[in-house]
Amino acid sequence: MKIALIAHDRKKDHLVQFVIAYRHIFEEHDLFATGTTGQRIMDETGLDITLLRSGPLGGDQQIGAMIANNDMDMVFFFRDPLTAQPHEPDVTALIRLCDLYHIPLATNMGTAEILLKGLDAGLVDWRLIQERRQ
Ligand SMILES: O=C(CO)COP(=O)(O)O
Repeated sequence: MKIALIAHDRKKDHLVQFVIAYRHIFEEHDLFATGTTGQRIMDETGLDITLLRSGPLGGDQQIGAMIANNDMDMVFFFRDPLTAQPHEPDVTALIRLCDLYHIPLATNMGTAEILLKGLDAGLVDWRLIQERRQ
């Protein structure tokens, strides 16, 4: 599965801790991330991650494009609900594309844990099933 990892600045520690805790699951998948988030996760976990542009410089849109191209399976986007983002339209667009294409999206740690454990338990196979039908 292709997984996107994104966190706003005040949520980056949370996402790093989350990936460390569930490294054994993440390492089985293809990981992509916006630039600053991905670099931090790579530095602190040693995981191999494809780095896209930083969020404010187009990284959110790059992940959105992957979703639109049916090239992304799951998104972990730890948003900061208390800080205005200069690229808020990009943030909104990414979330909208997840909804449009039925891409599982976690915007906080609580949902993220359920989503990742669900993935590990084989509960998120609908995209694989869909692929087989095409
Ligand atoms: O801004 C972001 C998501 O909207 C994240 O971008 P960075 O990972 O480059 O900080």
